[in-house]
Amino acid sequence: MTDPKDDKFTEATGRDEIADPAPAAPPASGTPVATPPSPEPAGIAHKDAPVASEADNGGRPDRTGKLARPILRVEDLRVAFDIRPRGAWPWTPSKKLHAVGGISFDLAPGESLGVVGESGSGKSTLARAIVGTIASTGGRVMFEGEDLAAMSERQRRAHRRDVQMVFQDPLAALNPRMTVGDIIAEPLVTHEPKTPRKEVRRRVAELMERVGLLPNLVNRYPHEFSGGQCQRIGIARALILKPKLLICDEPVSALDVSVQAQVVNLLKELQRDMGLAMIFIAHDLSVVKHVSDRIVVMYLGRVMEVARSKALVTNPEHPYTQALIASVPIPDPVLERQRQRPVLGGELPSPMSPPSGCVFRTRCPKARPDCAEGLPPMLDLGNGHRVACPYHKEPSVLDAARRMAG
Ligand SMILES: Nc1ncnc2c1ncn2[C@@H]1O[C@H](COP(=O)(O)OP(=O)(O)OP(=O)(O)O)[C@@H](O)[C@H]1O
Repeated sequence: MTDPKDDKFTEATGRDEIADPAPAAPPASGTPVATPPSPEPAGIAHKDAPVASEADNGGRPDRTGKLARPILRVEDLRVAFDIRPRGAWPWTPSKKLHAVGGISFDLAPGESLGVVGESGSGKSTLARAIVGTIASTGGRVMFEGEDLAAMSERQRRAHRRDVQMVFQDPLAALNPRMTVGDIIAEPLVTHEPKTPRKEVRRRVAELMERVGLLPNLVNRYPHEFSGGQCQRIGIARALILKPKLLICDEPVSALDVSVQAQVVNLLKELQRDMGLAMIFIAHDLSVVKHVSDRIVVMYLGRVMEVARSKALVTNPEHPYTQALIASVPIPDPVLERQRQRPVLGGELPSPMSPPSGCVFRTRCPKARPDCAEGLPPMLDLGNGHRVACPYHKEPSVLDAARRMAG
């Protein structure tokens, strides 16, 4: 298989094939199995070790030839929401919903990090905490070495310029009463009000062209554009301030499949050409792998696995990652019928009462009784590949059933 990031996302189907995860090999006799984690009380958030350090931030030197320092460091980040049942008395105590339960990772300048996971796994909450539109309830977000929570007003303004977002629903994200030109120019006019109008117009036209829109459409309104074109407008708006980090939250999931490929390829080109750091969030691994140097797999607010894209796609270690990969359809109907899939049964548990121990255990084919007792350690498999499962090398119940069946 070629490097997933080198492939062009195919426009014909919008998808491409991801190999079935290799069946887990039974441990050789005498092979030490990772020690089960020590029991911890249920409900304590997962304190992951940083999933990548400066040393494995992609291992790529920056433009000056030095190993890049992280532009973003997320340390044991937690976000909980207070939830009060509808119709409850004002004095009824609220409950906590743990949307992000202790996540850590680094991002190098110019690096592209994919974040995947089912709906409700906390991806958007993570993004909003990094941008600063919601407050964290624990841990830290460090941007260029500065703690977001401790930033002065001036630093916060700079942070709002340097970190921009592209949203899921392109039309809903654009003000219907503004022209495309004004929509794209707005962040520039707000942050740099002294910019001459001629210069604003020049930058808008340049960006429209860069994202594949005809500059002579500058006076049109959003409803006159297709979904894909609206997303291009959203991307141009996000780039006008020349941000250092672009966070794309499900940027193509609301688009037609044929258009998805064009937008994914555009983002990939822009990220590479502008040297942008990028966080690309999606529930679909087949999309994420095309734009990401590394991928973080999230489940119920926790990191299950992190690895370089190719390693994660060709050699997924966590049962959840294996199930995610197996859920990507193969375009060939014969191969699709033949392949065996790890089944991911049941629903995502409520983040208001997550399972004790490993949060994935209630749906995991490799779960053992002791998985309920403590948080799984984040095992380092080398080359920045980390997995939060001490039994990732064990055969699953499903593997055993298949062997018995024949
Ligand atoms: N403002 C909020 N108030 C209360 N709960 C929230 C809020 N925002 C998110 N949540 C809850 O936090 C959990 C994580 O939500 P989040 O949107 O971050 O997940 P996600 O992985 O991005 O899912 P999706 O792909 O559907 O957007 C969900 O249970 C969600 O209902």
